[in-house]
Amino acid sequence: MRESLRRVPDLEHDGEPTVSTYHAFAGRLIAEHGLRLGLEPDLEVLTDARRHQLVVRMLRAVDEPLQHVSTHLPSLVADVLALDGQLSEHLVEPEQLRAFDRDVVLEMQSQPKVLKMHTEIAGTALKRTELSHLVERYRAAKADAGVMDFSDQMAWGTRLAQLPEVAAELGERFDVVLLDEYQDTSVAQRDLLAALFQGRVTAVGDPAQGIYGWRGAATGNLEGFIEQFTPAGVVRAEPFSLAVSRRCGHRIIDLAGHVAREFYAESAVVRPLEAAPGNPEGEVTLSLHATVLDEVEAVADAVVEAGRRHDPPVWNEIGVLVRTKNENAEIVQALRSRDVPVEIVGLTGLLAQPEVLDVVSVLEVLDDMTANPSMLRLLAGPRWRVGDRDLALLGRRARRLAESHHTGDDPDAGDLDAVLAADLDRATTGVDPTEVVSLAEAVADLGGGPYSAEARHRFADVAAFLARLRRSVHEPLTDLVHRVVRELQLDVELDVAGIGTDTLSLLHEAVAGYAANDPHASLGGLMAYLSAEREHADGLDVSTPSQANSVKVLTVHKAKGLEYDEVFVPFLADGVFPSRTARSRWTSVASALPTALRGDGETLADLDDFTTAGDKEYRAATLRESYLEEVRLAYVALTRAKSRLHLSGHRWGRTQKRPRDPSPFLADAAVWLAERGGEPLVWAPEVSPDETNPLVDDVAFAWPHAVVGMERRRAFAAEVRAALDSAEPVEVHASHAELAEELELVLAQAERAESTVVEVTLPSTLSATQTLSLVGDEAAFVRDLARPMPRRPSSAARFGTAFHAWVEDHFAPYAQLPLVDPSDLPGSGTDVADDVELTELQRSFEAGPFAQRAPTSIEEAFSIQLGAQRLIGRIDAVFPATLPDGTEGFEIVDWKTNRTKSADPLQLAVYRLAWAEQHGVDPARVLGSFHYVRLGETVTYDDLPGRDALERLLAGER
Ligand SMILES: Nc1ncnc2c1ncn2[C@@H]1O[C@H](COP(=O)(O)OP(=O)(O)OP(=O)(O)O)[C@@H](O)[C@H]1O
Repeated sequence: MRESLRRVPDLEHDGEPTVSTYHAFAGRLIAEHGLRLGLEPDLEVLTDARRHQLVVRMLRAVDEPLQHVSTHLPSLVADVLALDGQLSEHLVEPEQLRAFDRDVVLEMQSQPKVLKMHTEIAGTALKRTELSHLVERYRAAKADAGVMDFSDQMAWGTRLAQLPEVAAELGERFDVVLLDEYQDTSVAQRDLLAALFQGRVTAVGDPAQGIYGWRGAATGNLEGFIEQFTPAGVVRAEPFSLAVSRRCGHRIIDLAGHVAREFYAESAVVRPLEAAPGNPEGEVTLSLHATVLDEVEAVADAVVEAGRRHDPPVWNEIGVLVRTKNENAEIVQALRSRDVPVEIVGLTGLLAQPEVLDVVSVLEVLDDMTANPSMLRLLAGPRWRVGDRDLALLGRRARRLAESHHTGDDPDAGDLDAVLAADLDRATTGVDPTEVVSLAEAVADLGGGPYSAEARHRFADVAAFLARLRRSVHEPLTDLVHRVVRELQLDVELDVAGIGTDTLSLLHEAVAGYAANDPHASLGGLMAYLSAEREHADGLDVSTPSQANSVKVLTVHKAKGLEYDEVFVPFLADGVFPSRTARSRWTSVASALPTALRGDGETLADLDDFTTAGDKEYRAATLRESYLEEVRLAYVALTRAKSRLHLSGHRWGRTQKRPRDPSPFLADAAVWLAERGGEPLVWAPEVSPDETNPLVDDVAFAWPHAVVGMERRRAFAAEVRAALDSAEPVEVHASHAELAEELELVLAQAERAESTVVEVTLPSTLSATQTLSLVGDEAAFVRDLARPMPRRPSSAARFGTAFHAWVEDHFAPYAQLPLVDPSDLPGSGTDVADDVELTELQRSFEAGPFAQRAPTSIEEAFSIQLGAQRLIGRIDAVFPATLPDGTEGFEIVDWKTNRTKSADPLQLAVYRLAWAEQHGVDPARVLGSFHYVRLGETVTYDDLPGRDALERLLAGER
């Protein structure tokens, strides 16, 4: 789109088009205009973990009894968060919701015959009312903490957009506005856009591809677009529709239309597409396998065949589209084992890869001591494999430590009375220790529990591992990630297992990408980004597949808008794709916003009739809505293919006790194919009732892969030991000798890294001040380089700056460049005492010898190479001067505001040489002077060292 926009002639003059996601656009509105609503421009967006913490803390502070809501803390937290999010997305105030629910309760109570269903609906409404109060408290807590979550960002963006001054400002900024994927916008997004861009906006969308209903997309937005975006009194625009697909082969688009026929039958606005005449015929294959394992193998084989249709193989025209990210790990492994290059598109998919999860878990523990699930993953994972019993003991220890933080007790006081007292205390004070329990803390402070000896050993190893990494958390993020990978020995692990490290490279890339976009990139920020991505899958991460020649594995959601020559859609089994979960119904789920209050309520099913039949109808209608969304998702998947489409499914999943039914999409496709005289490649017979899942006894865990590797490694270690034990001299092969040399180097490097001696490289460019310190006290200078310390802002320095600025202003008429107003410079914030002093200094300067002289140049920048060193700086002033021999020359002057005549002439020597060489003047014809303004004295040097002497000095020869 950026390319096409550039080709519009008028746009050339108006610079780059702004391209942004809807969320990022709302974020920008807040950054630029948030203050109008009292919002800080740099409000932090909460991570999932912190949202939960905030709600838990808020709930703890509630002291009145809660009568209706769940008392199960995790459910209650989830409910508060869900309701808060929906209220924001649909721009409904809690009070509006309560008014609605009051009416619902009254209506239920006044039914002629109160059925169980009525009591339930009223109960849900009461519960929702109570929840809405908790939502308000949570909102207050967010405001207090100066944070927001994603739904707030959208809601506040919308409120800002509705302010006339904001609309006016943005109206001026953008003449043309294009909205893409408009069918996936939510109510808040729609209102935000409509408030800003009415009357000069074009939206593009395909209702057959509306797949974000679950995330709050309002299905009616596209149909309502013209009405909502036409200002009063303006002629309504006409919609254009697309009749042909220029992408898909004839058979492919025909099949897609057939699979989505139920959607098209209900849509008033769109008709099924046809292939454009020039498109290829298109090929479709279908397979139904007995087990998911068979399917994975068959798909991987077919991908190999597809890639090898070309010589050399073309992999990047192949897309494997899955319904959820959870399924891609096996496909990826199967492809890799066939040496097929694979790219997992999208952070979410990447984050589901086991090796990436390991790295992210470590980062999470480094960032947050209480990231217990991650810690557990590490402890129970392939590297440390701590058993259940020891983990339970560790958990108890962590709880004990957490309690001792509250009670101040000694966590090591082992006697039973103390433990009992602590338990009682916990029970009576109602302190919920879950918030602060930290397995990471317990690992570092094991106490005297009856752990197995081996577990103690491993815990100590984990603790040392984390301690080592903690020392590096302030390193640049990419370095930190490298270090974690190395410490986990994942690179070795993956290599041994023959897997390759390309997923880790993708993780590195993702982290580097994050760090490049955020100047303040910190570990905490990275974790927030990853967690937001996991939660709002496909929302923030706008990553697109690379051009690399690799097969792309991605979710259907992620594949939106993309296309491949050949597309595989595996795992078409009922319950997987389509997924069979219905959207929550407001009549039975308190955290669901009632349909009537939703901004898109009119387009959704609702309970209209409070009878058993009405309820049944409503249930069926919501299930159908969710199903139709799956149909649209299938349509998106199928229409990504240009010339070949391969659909497959299986009967037996990994762990199911009962076989799965084939997906209706696969069944539809089979009928469609049969009608055209075609046949599936494989169609596994139906499973008879007495068969059991052949995979259940054969559950292989995707991770650790390392078992094979471990065996190889152990065998190798045994050989080494045997060789060491044997008396015979070991013969070293030439290539090994080379390897040994390299190892020596690596070891030396590692030792250097461990050592307390830090090697610093002299920067290739030095300022004059640095030069002076280098020559003056080399040790101190090097120490400072190794460990730069922030400098305390000194009033003397500020004062000096202020004075320099003033002098510069004094000589302004002689300057070639427009000068800066002294009040714009740092240091203008001097206090009154400084001001008085400054005035005195100015007087003294004006009375001195230079005030009335006309300078040749002032504040001239220079750069000079002296030996290996480049020096840079700025020369206060240069005046024409009479030299001691009576001839005319120049005088370099540096203003000093100190009270003693202590300046080092070396500075003048560098300035003199630099200036002379810069202007082609013989240095011997240039004097150097310090003018001590305060003292009214000038010290002039006519014997300053020249280039040779300076180079020797800098090289350390004294
Ligand atoms: N006028 C045209 N002539 C030839 N090819 C075209 C034309 N317009 C689009 N195409 C090709 O058709 C394919 C689909 O185009 P594009 O991605 O713009 O469609 P789309 O409507 O955004 O698709 P979707 O919403 O399904 O992702 C692309 O390969 C594009 O190059």
